[in-house]
Amino acid sequence: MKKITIAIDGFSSCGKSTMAKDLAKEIGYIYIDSGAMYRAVTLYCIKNGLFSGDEINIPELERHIKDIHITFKLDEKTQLPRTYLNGEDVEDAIRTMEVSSKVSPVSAIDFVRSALVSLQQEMGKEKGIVMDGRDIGTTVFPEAELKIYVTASPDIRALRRYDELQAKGQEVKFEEILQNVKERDYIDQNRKVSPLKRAKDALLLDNSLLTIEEQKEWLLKQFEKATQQN
Ligand SMILES: Nc1ncnc2c1ncn2[C@@H]1O[C@H](COP(=O)(O)OP(=O)(O)O)[C@@H](O)[C@H]1O
Ligand SMILES: Nc1ccn([C@@H]2O[C@H](COP(=O)(O)OP(=O)(O)O)[C@@H](O)[C@H]2O)c(=O)n1
Repeated sequence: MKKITIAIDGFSSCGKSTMAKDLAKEIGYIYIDSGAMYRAVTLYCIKNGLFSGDEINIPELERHIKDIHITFKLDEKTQLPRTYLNGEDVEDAIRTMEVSSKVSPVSAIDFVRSALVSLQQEMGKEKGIVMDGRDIGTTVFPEAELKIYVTASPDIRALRRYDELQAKGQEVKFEEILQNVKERDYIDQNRKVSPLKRAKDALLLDNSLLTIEEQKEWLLKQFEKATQQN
C-alpha cells in the first residue's frame, strides 16, 4: 500500500504524541515528535549559558545553531524513539518544567524554525511518517494526506500533564502547569513565524472527553479513510 504523510498539530499537552505514537506503532510508520526538537534546542541554550533569566541571547544562539545536532534512536525495549542532543540521550532532560517554561520563546526564533523545519522535511521525505507539533500541517508538510488538529480545554490538558509529571516523580504544582500551558498556547498562536493554527484541510478533534483508546480508534479510522482516498 502507498505510504502517506500524517501531520498532527494542536495545543500543548492535549495528547498529540500519545495518539501519534500509537498510530505509528499500529501501522508501522516512523514517529517523530517535533516538539522534542525545539525542547532539545532549548536544553542546549540552558546548558551553554545562553539564557540570562528568561532572556535568550539570540545572536549567540545564531552562532551556535550549526553545533546543535538532534537525532532520534529507537529504544529497543519500548520501541519508541528517544531524543539525542549532540550524541547524548536527553529524552528525560527535555521534559522538565524548566525546559517547558523556556521553549516557546526559543521556538519563535526564525533561524531556529528554519533549521528544524529542514531537518523535519528531510526525515519525512520518504513518507510513511507520523509527525506531531504545531506547524506540521501548515509549514512542514503542507501536502500531507492526513492532517489532524487536536484540542481540549486548558484545565483538562494541564491535569493530564500534571498526572504525567507526578507519575514520573517530578515535584510540580497544578497551577504552575496550567499557567505554562496557557502561556505556551498564547506564544505559539501569536508568533510571527508559522504560528499554531488549524490548516484549512485539517480534521478537528476535541478529545476533552475521549479516552486514549477512543482517540486511537478514531485516528485509525481516519488513517484508513485517507489511505483509501490516496
Ligand atoms: N484522551 C486522553 N485522555 C486522558 N489522558 C490523555 C489522553 N491523551 C493523552 N493523555 C495523557 O495526557 C498527557 C499529555 O499527552 P501528550 O501525548 O504528551 O500530549 P501532547 O503531545 O499534545 O503534548 C500524557 O500523560 C498522556 O498519557
Ligand atoms: N512543530 C512544533 C513543535 C513544537 N513547538 C514548540 O515546542 C514547544 C514544546 O512542544 P511539545 O510538543 O513538546 O509540547 P507539549 O505540548 O508536548 O508540552 C511548544 O510549546 C512550541 O513552542 C513548535 O513551535 N513547533
